[in-house]
Amino acid sequence: MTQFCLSFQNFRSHQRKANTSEAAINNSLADVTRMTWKMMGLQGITAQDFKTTYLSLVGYERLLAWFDKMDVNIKTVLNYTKNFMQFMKYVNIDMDLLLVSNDHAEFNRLSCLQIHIANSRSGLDSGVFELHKRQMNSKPKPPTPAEVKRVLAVAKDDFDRAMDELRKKKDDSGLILTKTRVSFINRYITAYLCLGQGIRVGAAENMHGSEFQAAYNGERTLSDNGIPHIVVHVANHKTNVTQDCRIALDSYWTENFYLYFRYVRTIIFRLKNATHPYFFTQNDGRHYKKVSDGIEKLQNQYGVPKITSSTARCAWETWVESRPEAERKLVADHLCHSAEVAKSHYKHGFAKTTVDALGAFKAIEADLGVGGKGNRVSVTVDAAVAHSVPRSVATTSVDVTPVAEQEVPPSTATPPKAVLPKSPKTPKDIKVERIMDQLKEKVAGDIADVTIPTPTQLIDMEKAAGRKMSPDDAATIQRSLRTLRDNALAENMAIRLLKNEKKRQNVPYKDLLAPTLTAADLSRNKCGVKIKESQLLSKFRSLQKTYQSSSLNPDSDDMRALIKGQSWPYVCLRSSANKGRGVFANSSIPKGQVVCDYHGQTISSEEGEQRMRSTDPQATNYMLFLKEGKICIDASNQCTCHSRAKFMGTYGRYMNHSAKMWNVKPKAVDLDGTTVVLLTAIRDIKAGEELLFDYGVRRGEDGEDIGWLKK
Ligand SMILES: C[S@@+](CC[C@H](N)C(=O)[O-])C[C@H]1O[C@@H](n2cnc3c(N)ncnc32)[C@H](O)[C@@H]1O
Repeated sequence: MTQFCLSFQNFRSHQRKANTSEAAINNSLADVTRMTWKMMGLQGITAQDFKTTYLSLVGYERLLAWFDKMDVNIKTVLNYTKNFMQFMKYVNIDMDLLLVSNDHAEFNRLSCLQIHIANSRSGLDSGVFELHKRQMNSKPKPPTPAEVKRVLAVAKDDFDRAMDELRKKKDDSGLILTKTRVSFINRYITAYLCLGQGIRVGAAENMHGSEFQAAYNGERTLSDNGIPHIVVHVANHKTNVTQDCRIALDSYWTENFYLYFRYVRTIIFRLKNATHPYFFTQNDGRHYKKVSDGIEKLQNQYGVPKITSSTARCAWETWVESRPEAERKLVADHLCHSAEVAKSHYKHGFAKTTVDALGAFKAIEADLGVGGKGNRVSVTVDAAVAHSVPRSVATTSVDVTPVAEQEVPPSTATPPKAVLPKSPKTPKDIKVERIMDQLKEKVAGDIADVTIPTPTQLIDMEKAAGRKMSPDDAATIQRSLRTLRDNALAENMAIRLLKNEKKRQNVPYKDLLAPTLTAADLSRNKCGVKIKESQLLSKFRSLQKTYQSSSLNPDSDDMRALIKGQSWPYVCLRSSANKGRGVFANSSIPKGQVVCDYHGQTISSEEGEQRMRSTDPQATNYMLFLKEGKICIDASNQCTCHSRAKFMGTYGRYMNHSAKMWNVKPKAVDLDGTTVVLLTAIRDIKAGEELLFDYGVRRGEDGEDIGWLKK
C-alpha cells in the first residue's frame, strides 16, 4: 500500500508541475483506482492485501476481457489505459528508487507489464483508427475537381453554340433569345464562376456591369500565369460575405462575358423595359438570385453528377488537405476563405481576400493530371465527355420559372466544411497528444533497450518476485513483446493457421492466400495487435469466396465505398422509352468494368415468390432470383445498408432487361456476408447507351407472353 500511495503523490506532484488542473488529476487517479481495483478483483485479491506485485499481466488481460464482455465503450477503455499508463510511469519512478537496487525481478516484471499495456493500448488505438476509417469509407465522398469540371464540359457544346449565334449578330436588332436560352446561358456562366473559379454563391451575383466594363476596357489586366486575362474586381456587394473577390477571365471567357453583357442583358432589359446595374439578371430582368438552383438545373439537364458550388469547394478543400502548407494557403486564398475559416480548415491562420481561381485551377489541374489523383474513383475528363450526352436530352426544354426575389441563398458567411474536416484541437487535446507522444517515445526507447526475455527467464523472474507464472502466460508475454518489435511471429502464426485451414477444407493453399490479405492483416500487427484466429479465418473464407466469383476485388474498401456511396462513376439514371427509368452510360465504358451493383433484401426464393404473388402483377418488378443458392434479392424493399431515400437511388434496381441486346452481365458476390450482384460490361460501351442485362426469363409469372421479355 505504501508504494501505491507514494506513487499517487508522485503522480500528483508531476501533474501539478505540468499545470494539469486538480480536477483532471483527480479524474485520472479515479480511473487508475478503478482500473487497479478491477484488476485486483478479477484476481480475487482484496484491498487489504494489495501490493504492487498484484498488478499483474494476467489481471490486465482479464480486465481487457472483462471490458470486452461488458461491451465497454472503446473510448472509455482508451481513457482508462491512458491514465493507467501514465500512472505506471510514476510507479516505475518509485521502482527506480525502491526496487531497482533491491528487487531487480520486480522492476523487470513491472516493465514487462507496462510494455504489455502499451502494446494492448496501441492495438486499441489502431482499432479505433480502423473503425474511423471504415466509417469514413462508407460515407459518400465529395466530387473531385475533375468531376467538378465535368459539369462544365458536358454542356460546353451547347453553350458555345448559343454564344456563336450571338457573335454572328452585327447588332441586336431582330435578335430573339428564348427564355430557355437566356436561362441556360445564365446558368452556364454562373456555373463556371461558382464551380470553375471556386467563387462562393453570392459573390458573383453582386458583380456590377460597370465593374466588368471597366475591366474590359483595360482598366485592369494581369498575366502572372503567362495567360493573358482580365480581372474583374467585385467589391460592392450586399451579402454578408465579407470579402471582395476578383474574377479572372481568360480570352475565351472575356469574350463570352462580353457577348452576355452586350446582348443577353440588353435583350432582357428591353423586354422588361428596365435598367439594371448588376451584371447577371434573370429572364425577367431581376437580379439573378439563386445561382445554386441554376447550377442544379444544369446538372439535371445534362445528367452529370450533382455538384453545387459548396460541394465544389468541399472537393478543393478535401483534396488540398493532404497537400503542403503553401498549396493549402493558395487554395484558401482562391476559395475566398476568411482567416477564421481558413484557420479551422487548414490551420495556417492566413487567407487573402481575393480570388484568382484561374491560377489555382491551372496549378491544381497540372498537379492532378488527367482524370485526377487522390483516393477517389477518378473520372476522366476529356473532349469525349462533352459529346457524351445525346443531343435529344441536351435540347429538352427546361423549366425557366423565374426565381423568386426572396430566394436569397443561404448565408454564405459560414462556408461549408470540407468532408473530412479536422476539428480544431483544444489545448487539452494538444496536451494529451504531447503526453502520449512522450509515452510512446518512452515505450519505444524501453523496447529498444529491453532484451526480450525467454519464457523460462520470465518464469524465473516471477518466481523471484514470489509469484507463480504458467508457461502459457510467459509465452503470452513473450509474444506480446515480440509483436511489438516485428511481425515475424504473427506471420508464422498466420501461415500455420492457413496450413491447418488448408488441411481442413482440402483446398489448394495458394487459393487461400489471397494477395491482399496478409499484407493488410499483418500490417496491423506492427501496432502489436494480436491476430484473433477466428477473425483471421473468417476473413480468409470470405475472401476465398469473393475472389472465386469476381475478377474485381469486391472485398476492397473501394468497392465498399462505391456500393455504400452509390458513387459509380460510369452511370446515370434517365428515362428510357416505354420502360420507365433506366441506367445509362454517362461516358464510354471499357469491357470488363463493373458498372454498378444490384442489392436489396436477400431472401429465399420461396419467400421471393410469395412476395411476388402478393404484389400487383402489372407493377414494376424489382425481384432478382439467383439460381445459385436459391435466393432472391428484393430491391423493392429497403436494404439494411442505406436509408430509404438513398436506397431508392441505387442504380442496379433501375437496370432494364434485354434478351438479345444485353451489354452487361450480372455476377453474385458475397460482400461481408451480404449477397450483392455486380453488373459488368461485356463489351466496350459507348457513352449514352442504355445498360441492359438479361433477366433470364422469357415469360410472365403465369406463363403469359410478354413481348419485351423476348427482345
Ligand atoms: C428492375 S426494374 C427496372 C427499372 C424500371 N424501368 C423502373 O423504372 O423502375 C424492372 C421493370 O422495368 C420494366 N422493364 C425492364 N426492362 C424492360 C424492357 N425491356 N421493356 C419494357 N419494360 C422493361 C418492367 O416493368 C420491369 O418490371
